[in-house]
Amino acid sequence: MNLLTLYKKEATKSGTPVLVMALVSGIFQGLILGIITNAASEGSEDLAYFKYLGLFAVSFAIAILGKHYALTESTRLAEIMIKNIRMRISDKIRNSELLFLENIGKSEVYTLITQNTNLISESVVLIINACQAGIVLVCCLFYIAYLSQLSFLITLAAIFAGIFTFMMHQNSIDSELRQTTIKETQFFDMLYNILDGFKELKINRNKSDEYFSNVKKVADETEALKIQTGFRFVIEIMFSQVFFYILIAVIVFLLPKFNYMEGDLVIKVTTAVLFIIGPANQLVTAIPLVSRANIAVENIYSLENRLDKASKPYQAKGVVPVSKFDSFKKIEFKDIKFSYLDNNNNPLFSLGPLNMDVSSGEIIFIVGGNGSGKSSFMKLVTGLYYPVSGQILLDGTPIDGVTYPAYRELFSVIFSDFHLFDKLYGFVNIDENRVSYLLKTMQLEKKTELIDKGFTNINLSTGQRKRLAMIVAMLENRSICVFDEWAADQDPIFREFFYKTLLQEMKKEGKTVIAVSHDDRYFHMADRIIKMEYGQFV
Ligand SMILES: Nc1ncnc2c1ncn2[C@@H]1O[C@H](COP(=O)(O)OP(=O)(O)OP(=O)(O)O)[C@@H](O)[C@H]1O
Repeated sequence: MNLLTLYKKEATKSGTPVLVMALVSGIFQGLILGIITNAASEGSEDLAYFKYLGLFAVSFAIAILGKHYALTESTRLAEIMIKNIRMRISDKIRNSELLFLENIGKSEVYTLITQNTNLISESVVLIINACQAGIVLVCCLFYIAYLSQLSFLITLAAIFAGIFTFMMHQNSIDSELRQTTIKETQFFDMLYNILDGFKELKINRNKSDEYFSNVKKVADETEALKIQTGFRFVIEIMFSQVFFYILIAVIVFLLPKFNYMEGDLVIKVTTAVLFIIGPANQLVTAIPLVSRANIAVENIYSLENRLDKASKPYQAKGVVPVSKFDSFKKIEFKDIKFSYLDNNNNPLFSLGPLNMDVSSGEIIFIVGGNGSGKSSFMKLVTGLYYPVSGQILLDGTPIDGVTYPAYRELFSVIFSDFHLFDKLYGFVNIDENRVSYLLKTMQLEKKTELIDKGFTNINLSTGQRKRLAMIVAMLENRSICVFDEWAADQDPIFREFFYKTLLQEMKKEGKTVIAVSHDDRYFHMADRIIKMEYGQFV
């Protein structure tokens, strides 16, 4: 996986014009060398003076315009490719699987996408610039060959020696860059935890200091790795400089000494060698960028590959239209089994075999101790996790890879780690009177209001946020409502309101409610209570 693969996969339009213009610009920049060396030796005569001035002006204009085109177009091409990758991966993330995302970690995904795509976008222009420099270098080599074959061979030998030393280092550089990326991702992950765990760290100095010393350790390791790879690149840059100065010394001091070259020719060849130092440096400094960009491409495609693999077994070929499961009479969970696995595929926690029927309009409470598997079961019920064996039947229709997306649309959910979006995304017609009524019922009318589908304020207390999430769930008006310990953060009045009023109203409207609850005071409000222990119904 490298930049070329990226170009082949992502480019929406051909990069040939960019390369052609870089080539033309490079050739004309090379021609400038011939023009100035000849002008310097013959240019005092009037005719020659104007001839070379004219040639110089034309070549310069073509070189500059060509370069401008190549750089602006490559910027455009690169940014289009980056946007496409970002959008595609974001799309794959939203279509991937919950279990995969829970295991991979949010910050890792986030860092991989932002850091690596930024790196590619920053590198592309510099790499195109270096390609143009490479063409200048080749043109200058031809010019040197035209002046003196011996100097050409010596220059070529010096360039090959440079390329050879670079190749010798390349494998270790690549592996060091990979390690650096892993360490850096770990470092960003730790920074993310500082933000996420700010309160816990702020209140406990010892915890904060020990965590920070761990951050420092990872930062030190990252620094050491980055310095190590940085040094390798510095050595390459230094080598290229040394090669060129030795080359000049050979041309200026050694060749005339043994009468291989003399006078005017020495000046012309030396000028040519001096002229290629700039482009050669641009080439050498682009090498680290190419290596880093190649690793970035590798990281992005590897993440994409993992996303594809994670969702492949469940991908629907022809998704059943959502409306197909608008309502139901009975859902059967038959011998459902599920396990969380460790890296060696050994089960960490297993659920099942679980058997349960849910009839339309029922209120079911799932109860049980911490870690008994209630939330995991709710994720299975809602189709966010897939059973490893067993079946879910909806009015006799087995739910499988094709029908899962439509099945999920039956549910409105509020999990304990729910996310509150600032807007009512996905709603077509919003009954504003109903929203006002619900905001009043949930005592939120003074805290927030709905304007243009968006809530004016979502900085609310935990209980208030859950009440706002409840409003969204009610507006969604789905057949089944799944609540995971919704009442846990509510005051006694709202808790009672939830069990005695809200759930009963939902039942009256024909909705089915499956709720995880620890409130044994209200267990009698359920039609059925299912208790879980160690991943089993008891
Ligand atoms: N993503 C995961 N990977 C591995 N194990 C997990 C994962 N999520 C949960 N578990 C494990 O599965 C078990 C059941 O967790 P679950 O959250 O379903 O319990 P729960 O009954 O909802 O608990 P609580 O009442 O505390 O919310 C726990 O032992 C937990 O450690």
